Amino acid sequence: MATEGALLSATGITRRFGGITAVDGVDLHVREGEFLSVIGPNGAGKTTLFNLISGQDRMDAGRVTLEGRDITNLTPHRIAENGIARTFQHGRVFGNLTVMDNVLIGCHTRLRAARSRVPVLAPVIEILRALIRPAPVRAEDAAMRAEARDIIATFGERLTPRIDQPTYSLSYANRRRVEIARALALHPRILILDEPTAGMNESETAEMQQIIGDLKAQGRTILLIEHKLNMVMQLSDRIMAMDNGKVIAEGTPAQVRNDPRVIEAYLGHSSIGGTAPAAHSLTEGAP
Ligand SMILES: Nc1ncnc2c1ncn2[C@@H]1O[C@H](COP(=O)(O)OP(=O)(O)OP(=O)(O)O)[C@@H](O)[C@H]1O
Repeated sequence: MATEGALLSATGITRRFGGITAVDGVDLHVREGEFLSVIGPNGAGKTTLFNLISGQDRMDAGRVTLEGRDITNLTPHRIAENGIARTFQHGRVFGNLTVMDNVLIGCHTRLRAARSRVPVLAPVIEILRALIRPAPVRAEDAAMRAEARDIIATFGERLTPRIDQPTYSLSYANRRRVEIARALALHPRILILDEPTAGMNESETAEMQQIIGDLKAQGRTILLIEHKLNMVMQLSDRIMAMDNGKVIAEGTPAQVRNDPRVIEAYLGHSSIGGTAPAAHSLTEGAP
């Protein structure tokens, strides 16, 4: 894909771990409103690539820009403030905080990012706001809580009845939902989802696919890693397939599904992920 007009551009991304080149000169470009999925067998380098883009890991070579701004190797926090929100393969929430407070963290991060555009005054304003809590601050807090409640309601009755419960008491699937809710509270320019249905059963997966489909329909820009290929084929505008740290194919779902290099990559690995379909089902589930 041409880099022109890309919202996110990553070029020449490389990460080595000792003798392994986990990500080897990968280019990735995402347009505003696009839904791009990254697939590949276990160990292909997908999560490492996302970790490099979102600042969880530092690249050995390469450059990442968001709307033309260089965000290469910034801290995860700074990258989130720049508008990239992500969820993690094994889910990460603040277990001792309630569902509401987890989501409010996303709202606060967004507001802090907006205020820090006045860098000298930002810390002073924060302290004054916390100490005095004038009426506008109280109104802002109320608005934020209302917004968090709306985001939580995206997940139907899964989270709303548990809004004041600590997230450690929730099921695994619900903790994954909270993670997505927190990411949405950032109002991200790009939402990165790393195996959002891992560990979910069939009906939970279908429900999550529906929610992700709704997010796509809202025009959001989404980057997805997912082993459930039927879901990938149905949701994606474009798919990038990786193997051994390299991009081996890229195109529409129909193009990637029939690409012999992709079929070969899946057939050549003894494992393609606990929940992934067999390689032959690459040809199933046409959008
Ligand atoms: N912190 C690390 N230290 C050493 N090697 C690592 C590290 N992280 C990843 N690797 C290696 O890099 C390669 C790519 O791993 P990565 O987790 O990115 O693959 P993946 O495509 O996301 O796989 P999966 O689908 O199983 O999550 C693998 O060989 C992995 O063992």
